[in-house]
Amino acid sequence: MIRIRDLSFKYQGDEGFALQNVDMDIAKGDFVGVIGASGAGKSTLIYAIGGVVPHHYTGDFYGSVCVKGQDTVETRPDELALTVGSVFQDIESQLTAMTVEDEVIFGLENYGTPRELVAQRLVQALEMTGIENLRHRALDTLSGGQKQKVAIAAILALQPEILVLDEPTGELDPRSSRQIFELLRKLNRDYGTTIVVVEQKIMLLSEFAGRLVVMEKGGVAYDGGVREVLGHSEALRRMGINVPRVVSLAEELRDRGLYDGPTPLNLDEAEQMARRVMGA
Ligand SMILES: Nc1ncnc2c1ncn2[C@@H]1O[C@H](COP(=O)(O)OP(=O)(O)OP(=O)(O)O)[C@@H](O)[C@H]1O
Repeated sequence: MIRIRDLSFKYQGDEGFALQNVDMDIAKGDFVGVIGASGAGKSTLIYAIGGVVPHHYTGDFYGSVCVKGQDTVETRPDELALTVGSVFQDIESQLTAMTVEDEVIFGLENYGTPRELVAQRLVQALEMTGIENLRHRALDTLSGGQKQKVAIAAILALQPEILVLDEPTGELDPRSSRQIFELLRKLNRDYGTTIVVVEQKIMLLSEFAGRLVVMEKGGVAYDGGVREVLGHSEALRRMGINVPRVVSLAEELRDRGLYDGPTPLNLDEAEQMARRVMGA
């Protein structure tokens, strides 16, 4: 579905490379979480999958990115956007209309969606993101979190096969953050939508993603199953990644020969670990 080969990218005017020799294959229906310290290249990776790099942000681009067989350098960004829906970190720059309704139908109308279908997709997208009550509100009266949901609804309305999101819960409280991830899971499970999401909240991400990619200095440091990757907690911490305490505790206990079970990813599993360690 997404095939990245030896991708390196340097933004125009920058000294160093934001991405260096990245190789990655993402299959249809994958749910991939991307983590890494600030400046590791996470946003640039998201931009590269959506074609924002090198079409919007220009620079030196080496290697290739193919999305559903389309080479992103050769494909027009608006054409690519029908396959890849992107939700960026800077929500303000992504929202262009006056009201929520206009924002959600803007993209649909741009792509010449028939009228009846526009109405249907609008209602569906608002419902999925839980913002039906905001339909007629002016965007400038909304909170950051509400705007984030509008940006996601506008992308969902286009029903892309791939969704890439850059810290979609950045402005959201824990409850809304979980709702967004539950929505992503629903899209992934019910419609086979491929999800690539950059997220700082590692425990939340671990609960929903099937695979974790760790970026470091523009390259891929780890790429694998969630437990396997989080098992490298000491190395992740050295990279400046905020590894959940319970994850590193498991590693410390393992190092001391006190625990040989799986890395706990939630409270229930942490409890099981504690019981095992105490022999209860
Ligand atoms: N629009 C841009 N123009 C020039 N340089 C950029 C731009 N965006 C990012 N960079 C540079 O590219 C490198 C990688 O940045 P990127 O934003 O991809 O990292 P990140 O892991 O997403 O970081 P953060 O967690 O802080 O968002 C950094 O050195 C950054 O300064």
